[in-house]
Amino acid sequence: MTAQLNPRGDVAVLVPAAGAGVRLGPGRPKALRLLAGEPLLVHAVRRLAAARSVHTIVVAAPVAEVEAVRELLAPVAPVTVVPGGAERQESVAAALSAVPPGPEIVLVHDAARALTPPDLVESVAAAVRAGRSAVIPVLPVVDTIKEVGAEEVVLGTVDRSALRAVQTPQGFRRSVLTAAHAAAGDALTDDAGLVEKQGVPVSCVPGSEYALKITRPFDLALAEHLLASGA
Ligand SMILES: Nc1ccn([C@@H]2O[C@H](COP(=O)(O)OP(=O)(O)OP(=O)(O)O)[C@@H](O)[C@H]2O)c(=O)n1
Ligand SMILES: C[C@](O)(CO)[C@H](O)COP(=O)(O)O
Repeated sequence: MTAQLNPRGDVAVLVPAAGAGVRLGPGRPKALRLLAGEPLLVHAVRRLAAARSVHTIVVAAPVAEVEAVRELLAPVAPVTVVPGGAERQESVAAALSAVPPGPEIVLVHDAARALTPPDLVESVAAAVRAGRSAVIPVLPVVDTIKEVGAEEVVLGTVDRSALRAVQTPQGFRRSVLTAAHAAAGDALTDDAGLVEKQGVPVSCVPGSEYALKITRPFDLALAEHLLASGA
């Protein structure tokens, strides 16, 4: 049976957490690495469970860690845990297939964005509830962007005014995400990209600096600092 949080909520959140974390360096699967003494996944799920619209959370865990992740999350929130896949897209598809009837809004959220505030979850869900088919949180690009060619020689400067850095949670009408995954070809790491391929418009809402993806060692150190300073 699928575990529920708020029975009146209309949102299911899928949490792909089956990645290795190669860019973070050797160690346990990234979602299980510690941030201020607790696994990244625990931080992420705790914040999702604090969002009042969330009805269901489904985590896609590394295959060898499914039972361990169930035990880890049991005291944090009622969560369903399924085995993930070799690619993020497969992990999301596995989690999507475990969502029970009911929630018509589905969010996909990286376990690696461990400090994402519950308010961001609510703002993405609200935009879908208001009628958008697909919604992504974004931040403006702050650095000058160069296009380079062979041997890292600059070809030109890119106009960044229309560029956005994309975060999660990404929100979808359930039927839209289900259709996009059913039609998916080559694996993409971004669910909005699958939806775009179906010709569905994707809308942006303001993201959050706290929703940074812990990808490299510097990100983990930054997250430690943010938590220590009250995030
Ligand atoms: N086969 C995979 C690959 C990734 N993910 C999840 O997708 C999210 C975003 O992926 P990323 O942060 O890029 O994680 P990794 O793929 O683990 O990172 P790396 O490429 O450095 O190994 C993470 O929560 C990760 O656990 C997943 O569930 N299944
Ligand atoms: C959806 C996503 O978080 C967009 O930033 C995605 O998971 C990024 O993964 P990547 O492997 O770092 O491109």
